[in-house]
Amino acid sequence: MTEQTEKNGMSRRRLLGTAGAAGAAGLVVGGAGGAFATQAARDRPAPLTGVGTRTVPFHGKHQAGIADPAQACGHLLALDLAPGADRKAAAALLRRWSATAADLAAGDVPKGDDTGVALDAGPSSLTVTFGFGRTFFDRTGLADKRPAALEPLPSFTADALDAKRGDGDLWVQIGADDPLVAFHALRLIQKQAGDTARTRWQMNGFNRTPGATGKPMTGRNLMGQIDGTNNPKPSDSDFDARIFVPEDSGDWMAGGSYAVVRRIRMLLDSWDHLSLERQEKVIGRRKSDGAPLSGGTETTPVDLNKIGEDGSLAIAGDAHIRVAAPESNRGAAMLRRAFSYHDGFLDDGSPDAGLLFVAWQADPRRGFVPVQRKLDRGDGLSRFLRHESSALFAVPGGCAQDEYVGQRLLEG
Ligand SMILES: C=CC1=C(C)c2cc3[nH]c(cc4nc(cc5[nH]c(cc1n2)c(C)c5CCC(=O)O)C(CCC(=O)O)=C4C)c(C)c3C=C
Ligand SMILES: [Fe+2]
Repeated sequence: MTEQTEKNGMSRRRLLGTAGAAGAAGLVVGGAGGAFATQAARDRPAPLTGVGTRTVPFHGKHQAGIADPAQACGHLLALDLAPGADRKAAAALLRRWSATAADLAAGDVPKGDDTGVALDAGPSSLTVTFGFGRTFFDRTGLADKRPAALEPLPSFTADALDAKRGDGDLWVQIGADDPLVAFHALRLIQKQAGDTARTRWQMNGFNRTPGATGKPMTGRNLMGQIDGTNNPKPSDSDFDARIFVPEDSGDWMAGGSYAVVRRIRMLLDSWDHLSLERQEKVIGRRKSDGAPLSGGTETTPVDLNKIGEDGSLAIAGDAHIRVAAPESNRGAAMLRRAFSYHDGFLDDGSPDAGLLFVAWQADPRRGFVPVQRKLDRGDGLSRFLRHESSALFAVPGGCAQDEYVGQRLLEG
């Protein structure tokens, strides 16, 4: 997991943020102006919580926003290259985006940013993650570099996909624990796309705010379930092998990962009509604390063979966690790092709400695809879900300070 740092009280990060903010406001930072800004920062009261001061480094062997905890606010954005935008233009865009993302993640104000949107806030665990869709490679003359793992996802019987909200040449995932910080990053990324790329679709999501619960715990989704318990953990010995393309693979995707993005609407009105007992049977876990129905607490390993007092399987044959488990899918696994969404109401009055499901894996043909195939056939939860959009992106490895994301592809 990427290291998260928190700097308390009058931290360096806050000072950086303040100095940068002054710069953005057109003040002269340096000399007397710089001293003034620093003094003003010192005079400010300490923040109420550390949420705003947390940083996730942009640079590293993997991109940020994959193995890091999902933040409270998320924006997912796909763009298509504008007609005539070539490989050189794409490289310049990735260079601009990487520089901006690095500045924002560090709590600095990017050069030329006069928006003022997040002047008062710290970096708030901001991450910006970049990926390439299938079509990117044809448009930039790089078809021979397109990874086999980027082959189109198969269709599933439960799909009700809206093509306008799927796929895309480029993908950006933004996460932050503050909505204005997340919006600020989104705004700059969109502005910097300039004439090179146009937004194809955008989705906005959220998770629980850090500190909202009495103790740190796995988040809940909009069905009320604790969701994320049995995710691969960075401390697992096979975590890297499952989630990242091997660093010694020798190709431009070394250290990268593949993101499957699905907008999955929850049929909440139908779900809410189920009794608590039925809801728990559909998932295979208790709603209150996430404990598996085979017994124990949230983190107790699931016993798929356990027979209950009534002589039937404690975790039903079509329970979501049975059908999705690696044991039922020849070891296939993925890291689920989702955001909830709520986009108002549909014509029939039902909530347009659900999950922006983002699954990370070293190869979707050994992660999402076999698991979703199995879920499509026999998951009790699927009656309450609609997969409304779908996309797959190749997300390159991270970059060093003097590099930009995707450089090995675009200049290799
Ligand atoms: C193709 C993969 C998956 C899709 C699509 C999916 C959708 C989805 N899941 C929930 C709620 C829960 N899922 C849980 C566990 C779980 N889900 C998947 C895969 C997909 N889910 C896996 C691989 C697992 C882990 C299985 C295991 O090994 O035990 C859980 C239980 C808690 C947990 O472990 O996270 C819940 C709850 C929803 C609501 C949803 C679509 C909207
Ligand atoms: Fe699931």
